[in-house]
Amino acid sequence: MTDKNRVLIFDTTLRDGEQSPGATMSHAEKLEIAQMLDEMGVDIIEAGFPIASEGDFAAVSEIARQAQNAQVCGLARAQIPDIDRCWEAVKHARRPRIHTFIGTSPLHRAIPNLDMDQMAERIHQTVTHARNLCDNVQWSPMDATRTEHDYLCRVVEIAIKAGATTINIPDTVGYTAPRESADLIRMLLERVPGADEIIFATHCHNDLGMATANALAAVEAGARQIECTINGLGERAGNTALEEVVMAMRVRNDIMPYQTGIDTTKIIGISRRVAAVSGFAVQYNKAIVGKNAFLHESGIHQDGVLKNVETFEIMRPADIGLNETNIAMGKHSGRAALRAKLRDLGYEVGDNQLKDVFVRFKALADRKKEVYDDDIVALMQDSAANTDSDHLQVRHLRVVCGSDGQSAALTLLVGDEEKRAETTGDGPVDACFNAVRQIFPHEARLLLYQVHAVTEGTDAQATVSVRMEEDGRIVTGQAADTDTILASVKAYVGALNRLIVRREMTGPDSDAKQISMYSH
Ligand SMILES: CC(=O)SCCNC(=O)CCNC(=O)[C@H](O)C(C)(C)COP(=O)(O)OP(=O)(O)OC[C@H]1O[C@@H](n2cnc3c(N)ncnc32)[C@H](O)[C@@H]1OP(=O)(O)O
Ligand SMILES: CC(C)C(=O)C(=O)O
Repeated sequence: MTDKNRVLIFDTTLRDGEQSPGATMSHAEKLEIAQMLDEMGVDIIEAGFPIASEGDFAAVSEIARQAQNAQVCGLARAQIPDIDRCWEAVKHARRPRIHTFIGTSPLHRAIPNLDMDQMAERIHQTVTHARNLCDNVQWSPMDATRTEHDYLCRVVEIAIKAGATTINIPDTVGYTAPRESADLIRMLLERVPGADEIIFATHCHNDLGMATANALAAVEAGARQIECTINGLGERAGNTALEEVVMAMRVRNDIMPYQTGIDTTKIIGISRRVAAVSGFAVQYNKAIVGKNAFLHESGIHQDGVLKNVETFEIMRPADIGLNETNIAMGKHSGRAALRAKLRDLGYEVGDNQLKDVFVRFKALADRKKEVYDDDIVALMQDSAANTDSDHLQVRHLRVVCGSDGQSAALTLLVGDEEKRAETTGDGPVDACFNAVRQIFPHEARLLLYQVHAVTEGTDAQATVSVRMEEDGRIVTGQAADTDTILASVKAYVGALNRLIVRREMTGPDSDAKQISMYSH
């Protein structure tokens, strides 16, 4: 293995990942995720888009100050004020990077209304400006995979001559396929003067489900940086998933002899944390980090695994930080066992957090015969999503349901004041949501209401996800409880708490709102 085979991992969970509608993270959550990325060995953290809002600027600046090992990068349009603002945020980092971009395909050139020559000039000016501020500049021709090859070569050459040290080739709309992705990198390496002196990166979206394959194909052709996100979070169908490319290169190192600096045992912990703070649950059959990724249910598979685990497992759970333990958790378990179990499940908790989780764990154990690992994961996600400092908190709920109608009596703590409502509805959940609306009137539209049973059995916990939209802002809430109706109310109230924070961050007329468009 040589340095030539070292692939840099550029994580954009906090920038492109956060652009998923509803995935907005709080300032504290961003700092926490950045620290985890830094500790797991990510080479570059794209921490945000500093000109987008004061909140983004503050998060990028603080992450820049906090990162111990990773380079910290901010995104900037091909505009001088964006680049200056980006530099102001990242300059505190030990190793700052400015990432500037502009759409170069015919469709994207029309957006700022620049012809080919004007755009080429803009690229020259802005990359030169960025390079005068920082010696580590990344440039991206957005929608590169739909850009004419001659023009792509021309603008990449301009960016290299102006001082870009990394050229990222984005498949912005997830349009390419593996062979084409590789051919594009090969073509640029062959045709662009100076291409051998910079690093080519790949940034793939997953609209056709090929992001991981396209990224790996680009690496085989000579790209040495992969842009990716935890759990594949990102715009629309998401980005290349960090855990997928990293584990693919590790497990199939025989045919992909590349190395990364990632400590793969940290994968499951950060995956769960990102799922909790973004509100985007990981699908059960997701590669590497899905709940079923290492489960064997059918008899022939179980028989095979018992005889030789390699029959149906190409990697070990411990490789991604999932440790099998024989600690059975229940109402007689103490703090030491809970801490050990949490560590096995990928959670490192401090003493204060352990105290809080222990109280919730005991309350759950009192209500449930057996507390499974998945129950503890759900409990951790619930405590991350709903805290004692939230503006709205559920105090008391009584629901009557049955063939004679449904009604709810709900008490919420609103700031310092307890408020109560009694309502009816089309079903118990509807009655409860009507009660929340009566206590806390709002215009937010419910986009998604989803219930999952965490484990089997009638005493199983339910996890509920709620997604809501108000005035272009999309927020999510998540909660878990053995009482499905209570979990529903907590998830709904959790989404409203996030909405309250978003209203404070963006104000009623802010430019930073997310625009959601639905074709059906
Ligand atoms: C593929 C990607 O992921 S790109 C990154 C997407 N991320 C984001 O958009 C982050 C959040 N965005 C924002 O907060 C806002 O859009 C801001 C602050 C960046 C800009 O807000 P506004 O100034 O109000 O512009 P608005 O969003 O309405 O339109 C975008 C403007 O940027 C211009 N623009 C877009 N991309 C670029 C670029 N790469 N370089 C130069 N100009 C660009 C557009 O032409 C348009 O300007 P125009 O109206 O003069 O033609
Ligand atoms: C800004 C660029 C890299 C991007 O996110 C994309 O093209 O998808």
